[in-house]
Amino acid sequence: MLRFDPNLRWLFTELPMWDRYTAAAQAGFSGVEVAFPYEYPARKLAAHLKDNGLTLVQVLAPVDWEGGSRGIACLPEKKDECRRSVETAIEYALGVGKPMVHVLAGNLEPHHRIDECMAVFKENLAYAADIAGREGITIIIEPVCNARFPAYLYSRLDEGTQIIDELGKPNIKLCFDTYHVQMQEGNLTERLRQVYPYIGHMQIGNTPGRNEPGVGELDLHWFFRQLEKLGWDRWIGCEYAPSTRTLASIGWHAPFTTR
Ligand SMILES: O=C(O)[C@H](O)C(=O)CO
Ligand SMILES: [Mg+2]
Repeated sequence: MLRFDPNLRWLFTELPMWDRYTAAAQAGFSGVEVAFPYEYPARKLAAHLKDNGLTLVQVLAPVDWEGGSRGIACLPEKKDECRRSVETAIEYALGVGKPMVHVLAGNLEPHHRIDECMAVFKENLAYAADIAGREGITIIIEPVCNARFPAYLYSRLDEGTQIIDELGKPNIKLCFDTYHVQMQEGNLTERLRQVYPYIGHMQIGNTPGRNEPGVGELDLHWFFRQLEKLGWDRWIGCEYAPSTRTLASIGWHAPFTTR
């Protein structure tokens, strides 16, 4: 059986953020992931999670997403800010059950040099992994497709695995997002098998519209059966735009779900 958790930036968006947690629990999920939960004090959110029987699976280290930022960890001019962001995320994570912390690399601007930015990203990840590791927290990195993130530092799984190999920190893991992998590289199941030991988190979305399983060109049900065969027993984040109302879009998960 597989465990799915809705990403509350994508699902249940019909509701105010606070109510999305309860709606997810009422829909049968026992975990959620949230990009930026920092609007609520950790203690308040921890109580809300407990009241709803929810595990918080993953958060992003804070960045000014609404202002257009897609991360700062690779930006040489933002090293201090990045460290503060990582420290904030880890301190918050400690208060809400130690979710994984995704550290976004960021978008390159014309004046940036890719080799310098990659070096800064690795330096910041090593810093994040060391302080997270002392607390038993996993740091997540995620290659994202050029179609959605044209200026992002990296887009391919191999770039992610190379970073992980070079840093040699056991608590840095890859997020395998079916939407991004298929859009960027194709050959989804083979790529899954190739990088499987590096994966710490899984996210799903169908291509090309980034909708739910059953809407789009990927047979995600078949993909889920491959995950079961591989023995995947961690969370799978639902990070897709429902093609209809959220509750009408989630029927697909029932045959695979365990609480
Ligand atoms: O957009 C995605 O796929 C990521 O998971 C994310 O959280 C922001 O890059
Ligand atoms: Mg993703």
